[in-house]
Amino acid sequence: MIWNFSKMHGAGNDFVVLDGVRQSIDMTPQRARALADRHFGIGADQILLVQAPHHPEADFRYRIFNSDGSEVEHCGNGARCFVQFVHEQGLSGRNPLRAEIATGLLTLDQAANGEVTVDMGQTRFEPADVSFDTQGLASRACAADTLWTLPLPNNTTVDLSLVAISNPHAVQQVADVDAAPVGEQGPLIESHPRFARRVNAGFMQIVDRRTIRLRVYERGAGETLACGTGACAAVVAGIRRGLLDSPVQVHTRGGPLTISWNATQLTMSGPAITVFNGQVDIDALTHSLNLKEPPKP
Ligand SMILES: N[C@H](CCC[C@H](N)C(=O)O)C(=O)O
Repeated sequence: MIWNFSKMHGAGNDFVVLDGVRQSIDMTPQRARALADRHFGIGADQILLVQAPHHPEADFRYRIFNSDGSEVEHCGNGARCFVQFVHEQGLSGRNPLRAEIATGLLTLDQAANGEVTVDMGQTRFEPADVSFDTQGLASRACAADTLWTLPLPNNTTVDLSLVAISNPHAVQQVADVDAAPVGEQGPLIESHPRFARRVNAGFMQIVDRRTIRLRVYERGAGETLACGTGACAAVVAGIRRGLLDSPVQVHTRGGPLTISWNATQLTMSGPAITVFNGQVDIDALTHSLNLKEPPKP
């Protein structure tokens, strides 16, 4: 079966975007893994599938699959690429657009220069909102925020802010993101048993009250060059800790994002770039990936 796709990125967080409106796309975790594979497939951090909406007020629905095949609730950089895709592919000329994601509706507005501003929806801060088991854990207030002290299997502990942007985030403050142990600590936090749905692990360096640097070890994808919901989670955590003032420039390894939060509305602005369009034989791709040796335990 041949699928048309667009290869896109938002600040270096890259996607395969599929039109599930004009073509019949039956997505499975295995197919998502095959598309995302950087050797056997096209290569991407996430797969976005654009479909006709269920919600009467939405223009389109889009579903998000991490490169490990897991389907998730929200993708900030993906939201911007979704708008660019819909406009570029002639699916709709409407602007702003209303997008339906797993947890509700987003409003997305593309400016004449191509930059997209997204109303990112609700933010929540309770451990239950990120499916975090706090039993027996120490915590302390930090201004309006709560920091949870989580022991890790490598005999270190981290102080985490918990933020749900529909998807779950655990944010820690570090002195220098370039020196932060993202490769070692990221997986230990991402798959920690206390996070029942796993978690996106953010490492935030505060530069000044309006500027941070950020790296994120993403749930189901590993470290990405940028994470839109991660940028939102870090800014919200920093504001709640009394360390940041909205709006905040978030410098990621893939480029800058601008995040505003006034405790009721959370918006993110940034780029959405189409790299190329193509066609893929999904059955041939999935078959060739099956020949790959399984990862060593
Ligand atoms: N890895 C995330 C999904 C993609 C989010 C990220 N790429 C963004 O731009 O928000 C999760 O499992 O919740």
